[in-house]
Amino acid sequence: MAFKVYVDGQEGTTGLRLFDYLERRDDIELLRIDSALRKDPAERARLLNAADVAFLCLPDAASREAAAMVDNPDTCLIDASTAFRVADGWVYGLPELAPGQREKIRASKRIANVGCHASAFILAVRPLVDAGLLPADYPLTATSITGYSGGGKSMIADYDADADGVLRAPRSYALGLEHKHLPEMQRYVGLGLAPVFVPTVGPFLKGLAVTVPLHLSHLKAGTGADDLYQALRERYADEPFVRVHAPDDPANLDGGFFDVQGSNDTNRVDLFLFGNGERQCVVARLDNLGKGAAGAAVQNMNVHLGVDEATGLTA
Ligand SMILES: NC(=O)C1=CN([C@@H]2O[C@H](COP(=O)(O)OP(=O)(O)OC[C@H]3O[C@@H](n4cnc5c(N)ncnc54)[C@H](OP(=O)(O)O)[C@@H]3O)[C@@H](O)[C@H]2O)C=CC1
Ligand SMILES: CC(=O)N[C@@H](CCC(=O)OP(=O)(O)O)C(=O)O
Repeated sequence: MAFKVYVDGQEGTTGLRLFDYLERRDDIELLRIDSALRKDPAERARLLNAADVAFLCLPDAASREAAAMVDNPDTCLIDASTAFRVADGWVYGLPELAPGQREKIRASKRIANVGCHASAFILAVRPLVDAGLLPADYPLTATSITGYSGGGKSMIADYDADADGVLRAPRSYALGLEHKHLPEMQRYVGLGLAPVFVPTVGPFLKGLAVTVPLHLSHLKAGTGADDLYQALRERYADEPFVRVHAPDDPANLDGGFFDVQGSNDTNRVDLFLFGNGERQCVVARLDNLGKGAAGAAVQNMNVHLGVDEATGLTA
């Protein structure tokens, strides 16, 4: 029998991408809301409670509202917003976070899908802390470059309407240094200090790369670039959606430049190390609409339902 799946926010950027993934599957029966009723609380509540899995692809406030509408104990919610990522009673939807995370996702009916910048940051940094190479009280900084689909329908409309090319230059934002992903970054790496995090949005649809600079002299005594590489490799050796690239691979750069769009249309995270004997940076690259949003949501659903985790996804 097919699993009943509902997407609340089916006409948004993440919702549409989820539909692309789900429509192709024959183990899923999609419950669709009439477009004219897509903000009708009674109709949304009916479909939310009829679903085995309901995805919330909504702004934070609407996600909170939707979660409060669910009284069917068998409905599993997978929320794409920031509302519940560090909330009690919710499991963080990053299967690769640490050993045991898949079991938590399988057992919980409340799964908070990752933030796009946050998931890249966490996957780059957490293994280095777990291996004892990076002290948890290191004052980390991180930058991110992202495509404009990360800003949802309204930002996509702004770029589509940019006939004069005003938005052609990259734009840094969240310069109050309080980006909404900081709590999950700090919590799920186990950092003493929130990172100083500066994201930049560029004039391309999708693709994201977080860069985390490190001074080797401030890591565990004697740590070299190869130790960082080995820690990442060992941690992700059996992960189908994480690829750790050898530091000396010439394919990592194209004429000296990094391709932020190189993981697009996959559910993969690519990890790289660049630098020298004194300073290194770890770079994590993903498709913000794939592993950063809809792909991750499908992966979480697969893990929760106990079907092959890679079903419908491209590594
Ligand atoms: N885009 C991305 O890369 C990522 C997004 N996210 C998160 O996913 C969530 C969705 O983002 P995104 O798809 O980009 O946003 P969009 O703005 O593209 O889509 C949001 C959708 O929610 C609908 N909506 C708003 N309020 C309600 C309501 N009260 N009831 C029902 N539907 C409602 C909107 O309706 P309408 O069609 O009328 O506008 C719209 O279709 C957000 O919380 C976002 O932060 C997470 C990771 C990455
Ligand atoms: C370009 C842009 O604005 N990107 C969004 C990130 C999108 C995202 O990850 O949203 P969630 O936090 O809901 O996961 C931002 O940085 O706020």
